[in-house]
Parts: sequence; C-alpha cells; structure tokens
Amino acid sequence: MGKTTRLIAITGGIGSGKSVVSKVLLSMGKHVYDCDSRAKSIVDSSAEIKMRIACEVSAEAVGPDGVVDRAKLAEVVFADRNALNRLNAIVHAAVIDDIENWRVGLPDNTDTAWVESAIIYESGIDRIVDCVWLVEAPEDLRIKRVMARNGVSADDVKKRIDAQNRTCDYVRHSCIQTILNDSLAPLLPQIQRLLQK
Ligand SMILES: CC(C)(COP(=O)(O)OP(=O)(O)OC[C@H]1O[C@@H](n2cnc3c(N)ncnc32)[C@H](O)[C@@H]1O)[C@@H](O)C(=O)NCCC(=O)NCCS
Ligand SMILES: Nc1ncnc2c1ncn2[C@@H]1O[C@H](COP(=O)(O)OP(=O)(O)OP(=O)(O)O)[C@@H](O)[C@H]1O
Repeated sequence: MGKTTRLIAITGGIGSGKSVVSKVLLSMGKHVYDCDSRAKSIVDSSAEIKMRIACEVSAEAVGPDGVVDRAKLAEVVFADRNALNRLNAIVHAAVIDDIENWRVGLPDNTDTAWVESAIIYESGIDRIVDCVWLVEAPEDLRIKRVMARNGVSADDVKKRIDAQNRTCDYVRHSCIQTILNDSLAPLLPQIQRLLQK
C-alpha cells in the first residue's frame, strides 16, 4: 500500500507545461495522477454525476444517451463563474476520493508520487499534498501553446486563465518549488534538481 507515499502537486496555469513535466516523470518510471483525464473518467462512469451536471450546470451538456458534450460544458462554465463553481463542487469531491484510493493502491515502496492539476486550491488538492511544483511560463506563450495544442481561439484560452487562481495564490502553500518552462529554460535539469531534494 502507498498510504504513506508523499504527494507532490504539479500545478500552474493552463499551457504552462504541467503535462510535459508529468511525461518526463512517467518516462522515469514515477507515478503521476492526471486530474484532467481521471476527472473525465469519473464523470463518464457515473450516471449520478452526469445527472447532477445536467440538472445543476447545463442540461444541454449531457445528451439523452448520457454522453457529455465537453465543448458545450466548457462554453457554459468558462462564461459563468457560478456554473463553474457548481461543476467544481460536483466533480472535485469525487476526484479527491479517487486520488486517495490511487495513493493507497500504489506499490509498497513508493516514496513519492505526483498529482497534476491546474487548480489545486479550487479542487482541495492543496490540502492533501505535501509539496507543490509550480510550472511557470509567460502568459502570451501559454496562450499560443494552447491555441496550437487544442485549435482554439486566444479568447477561449483567456477565459480558462480567468477561471484559474492567480500565481500569487500559490504561495499559500508552505513547500513550493518553481519550474520555469519558457522558450529558453531547459526542463530536464530543473526536474532532476528537484528530484534530488
Ligand atoms: C470544463 C471541461 C468540460 C472542459 O473539458 P476539456 O476537454 O475542454 O478540457 P480538459 O478537461 O482537458 O482541461 C483542459 C484544461 O482546462 C483547464 N480546466 C479544466 N477544468 C477547469 C476548472 N474546473 N477550472 C479552471 N480551469 C479548468 C485546465 O487548465 C485543464 O488542464 C472539463 O475540464 C471539466 O469537466 N472540468 C471540471 C473538472 C475539473 O476541474 N477537472 C480538472 C481538474 S480536477
Ligand atoms: N518547453 C516547451 N517547448 C515546446 N512546447 C512546449 C513546451 N512546454 C509545453 N509545450 C507544449 O505546449 C502545450 C501545452 O503544454 P502542456 O499540455 O504540458 O500544458 P499544461 O500545463 O499541462 O496545460 P493544461 O492546464 O491544459 O493541462 C503542449 O502542446 C506542449 O507540448
């Protein structure tokens, strides 16, 4: 059981490069929980959660076949803070439970594992991790990266940035390490240095 495994959050705004950091760790054989994909599986596998999303957030975002229309859901919640708060309240409690189950299921000898999420304070993940790795990149670069990655407009990316906590809020966590992922700083040596701490 990985019950005593130390948890480190990999956080930072959308497009900062959290997934790239996660991929480096995974390539080293480390355990990383990907909140975006796990949250999707949790929603997709729960009729109750989907019903709550349809009733409390957007009826149009869940089809009669139970399939979640994520483009529609994103359009609704990133234009309406109250709708986003309702969605977060429905999904995040289930994600926290899932992280705890995942941690318990890690192999015995797992000293440290990572949880990747853009929104550790909104989701409550800050309360279950021991340390935070904050991935940072200039906002204009983050916007360009996400436009290229997702084929979306700058306006769509800015709406998500507005929905996420500002960098200054991250300092609320007592143990925080920064990884700079602009167009110049190489990532690998920074990750290796943090792994030695
Ligand atoms: C809003 C949804 C439908 C958009 O789906 P979509 O496939 O377009 O995006 P995806 O899930 O891959 O997320 C991409 C990025 O959007 C940002 N984002 C996602 N959810 C949120 C949120 N609740 N608040 C702020 N930013 C968010 C993050 O930077 C994330 O990395 C989806 O993200 C969702 O259901 N979000 C609520 C659950 C959640 O908070 N998941 C993320 C961490 S637990
Ligand atoms: N240093 C880099 N050099 C080139 N491309 C990069 C770099 N860092 C990230 N990218 C690219 O930018 C895009 C955004 O990066 P990534 O998906 O890791 O961001 P993220 O922080 O995980 O975003 P999200 O909050 O949406 O999960 C990806 O297509 C990624 O390949």
